[in-house]
Amino acid sequence: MAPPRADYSVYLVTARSQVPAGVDYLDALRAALKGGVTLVQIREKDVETDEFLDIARKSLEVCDEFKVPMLINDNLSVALALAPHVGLHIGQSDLPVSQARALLGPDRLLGISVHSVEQARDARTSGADYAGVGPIYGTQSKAGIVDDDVLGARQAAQIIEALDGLPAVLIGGLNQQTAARALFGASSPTAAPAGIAVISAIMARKDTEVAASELAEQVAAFKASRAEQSAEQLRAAFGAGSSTDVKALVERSALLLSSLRNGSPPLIQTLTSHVSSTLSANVTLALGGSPIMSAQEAEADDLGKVTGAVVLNIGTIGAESRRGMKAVGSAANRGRKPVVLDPVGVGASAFRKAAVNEIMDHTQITLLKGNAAELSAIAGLSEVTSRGVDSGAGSLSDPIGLVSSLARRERCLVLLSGKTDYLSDGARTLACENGHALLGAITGSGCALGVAIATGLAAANSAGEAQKSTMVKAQPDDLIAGALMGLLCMTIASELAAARPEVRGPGTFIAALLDALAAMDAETLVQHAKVRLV
Ligand SMILES: Cc1ncc(COP(=O)(O)OP(=O)(O)O)c(N)n1
Ligand SMILES: Cc1ncsc1CCOP(=O)(O)O
Repeated sequence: MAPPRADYSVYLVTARSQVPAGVDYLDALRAALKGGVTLVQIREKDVETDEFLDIARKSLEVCDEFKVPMLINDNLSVALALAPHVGLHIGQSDLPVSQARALLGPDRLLGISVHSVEQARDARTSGADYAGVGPIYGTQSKAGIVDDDVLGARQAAQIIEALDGLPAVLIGGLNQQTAARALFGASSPTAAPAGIAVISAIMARKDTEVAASELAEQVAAFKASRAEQSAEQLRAAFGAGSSTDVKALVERSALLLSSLRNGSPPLIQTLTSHVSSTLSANVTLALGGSPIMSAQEAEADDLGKVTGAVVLNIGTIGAESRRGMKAVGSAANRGRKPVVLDPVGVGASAFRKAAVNEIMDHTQITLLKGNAAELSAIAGLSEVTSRGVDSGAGSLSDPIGLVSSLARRERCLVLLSGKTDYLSDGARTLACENGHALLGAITGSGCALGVAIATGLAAANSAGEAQKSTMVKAQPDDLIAGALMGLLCMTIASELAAARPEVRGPGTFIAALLDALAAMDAETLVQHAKVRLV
């Protein structure tokens, strides 16, 4: 006999201490199973073996009623004292998996906690049936977890790939608000979580059955969306489109500009520095978008329902806007709206690095934009240093390699801004030679480029054919064309503005730049674009 084939979709880990007053633990367990829990682990941290065994026996009767497999947390002797279909979950500091497997025999379900790629590689051949991957987010249900332990969905995706087919269950801070984001964020074209494990999202609720059924619904929707996509579609869904016809992509971006001019203006929610706020709002307006500069956590949900795209720019980030960025990023992901991240000066301080990591752990970014120093810092290179919010000494030896590998790692578009701008979706990289040096002479032009790109992505998201299961609605080719639209509008407008006879320096240039942006049309964009595939 082999271990029971488990359904890891909604894995309940129990905690009697979290059951609300007035609710009986066994009734709660029954309700959770009714709601759709597919696997149960009995976790008792502060009881003697006798009491553990007693509660496990009673729990097993309920699980057996629903024909749902049950496991014991950590305590091998309790698992062995129960019926032969009861399994065991152990952690990295418990007995080795191979030893547990030898003592349990081949037929009981055995799970191991995994926190790193290295542990995942070991788990593959250890004899475990599945891995619990976490903590994905912060949690109060397990003592001793500190910020540094939190993996985030992006690291979880790397761990799941390293598990190489061993089923993975996400755990830690998962609930009705975070589960979908974690499931999609921890997926890659070739690997995905088998389910979620939760304590508080079910145990601490009075309406246990509803809580479990809400989670079951989210996991089922996630699984259905993956099943209905072919491998090719999945690759595309992570940003790698198919067209390498640069002329067609430029023409597509010009068409998006026309649709933007002729449709109703998309709301571009911009969380940006107070230095660049006015210029960014004016650039949005000139392109045909409608700016809203709100960083308020309290209105993130309401605005998320009506925004076309979001810009998270950390230029002058503080405690309040940091919370706002988390909430706005989540709302955008839920509504499948594009998110542009502008990690201004990320290499300059540990505070900025932590803020960017936090955003990228909680939000699936659509486009990451940065200069050489910013993208180097995010990629973990030290070729270019930061000088405040600008690039300092050094140069990139392989800008194309940097943008394409970052795009693949983060599953988003990446734009490296500089004398030549590089735009990559991981499969294709475009080099754009447009732009005028006066852009570097005015403050906030880089931030304004971020909102121009967000406006292009918003146009792509509403023009593109809706996809069912990705983090945005636009098709990948539309998405890269939308980003190109914003980039070309800004850089070509800067060339046209600088050539105006009345422009004598940065002051007159700002006015001419806004005029040129407002006058930009599809024909001008196609005529002036200097884009090549590299
Ligand atoms: C499904 C699942 N994944 C991970 C854990 C954590 O187990 P462990 O690391 O042993 O920590 P404790 O639960 O013993 O505190 C789990 N229990 N279940
Ligand atoms: C046991 C455990 N292991 C890692 S996180 C965690 C607790 C999960 O609890 P919750 O679902 O309430 O965050």
